[in-house]
Amino acid sequence: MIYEEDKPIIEVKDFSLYMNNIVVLKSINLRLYNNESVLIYGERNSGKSALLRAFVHLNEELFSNVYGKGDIKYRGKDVREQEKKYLRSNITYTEPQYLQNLNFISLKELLKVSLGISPHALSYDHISLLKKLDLMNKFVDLKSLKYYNDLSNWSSADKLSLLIFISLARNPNIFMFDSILDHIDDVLLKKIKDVISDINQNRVLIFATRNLFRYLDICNRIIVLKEGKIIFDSTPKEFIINFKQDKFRNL
Ligand SMILES: Nc1ncnc2c1ncn2[C@@H]1O[C@H](COP(=O)(O)OP(=O)(O)OP(=O)(O)O)[C@@H](O)[C@H]1O
Repeated sequence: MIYEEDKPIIEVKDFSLYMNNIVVLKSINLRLYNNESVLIYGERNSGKSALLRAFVHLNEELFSNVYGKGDIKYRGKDVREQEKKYLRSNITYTEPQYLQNLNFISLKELLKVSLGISPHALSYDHISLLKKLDLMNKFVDLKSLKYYNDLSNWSSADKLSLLIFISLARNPNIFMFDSILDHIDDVLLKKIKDVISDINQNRVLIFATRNLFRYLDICNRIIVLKEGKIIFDSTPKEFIINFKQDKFRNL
């Protein structure tokens, strides 16, 4: 099927999510289009992660007693009806917990599981991405890779860059970064922003955060969640006007 490009890539219709019989997302309506860079902003527990995980049908896997009502469609088809492997290769979700997970996997295994390749099979594009993320020194001497039995001795910054590399190298249609860039220094943030901004057309970028101002420069749309509801959805310019008028005093 050829998908018409002016149609939403993600379409959420009247979607509510319940966990342990508590409603955590309330009647969400949302359309995401190609080439949007979307900031999802909200205080702790506002539902940012729950919403992004719902796009890849992940809440049900992580938690018990999860129930969704309403629709979430990826390219016109309900995400619950799509093969998970297909869905998750087209929509990548990266969250801080994955940094912990890197302590229990070797680099070789990680490349195999996430990209289906061995360290010796990195392509030219992979290598140029690794260079941009200052990771190439870790890969230069392929023999030394055997020492990376696990990645626990890597710095947090290098682990994060590696996660970004994996996410970008998978070349999905939708990138979802959940709070992942919130705690890094400005130099690395700038480097990662430059690499992310370089991604070609036909993609959607989503950043979920409690750190609004870190991302304003790379987003063209801001969605504010509060207690599981969307309370704002417009441009950064509109957001600043509302912000100045103290409309978000209670956030
Ligand atoms: N397993 C669970 N059972 C019941 N409620 C849960 C469960 N996991 C999360 N919640 C609730 O779902 C709501 C949304 O949580 P979520 O993690 O999506 O918020 P968030 O905005 O991403 O928060 P943070 O900024 O802290 O990451 C919260 O009220 C949280 O307490």
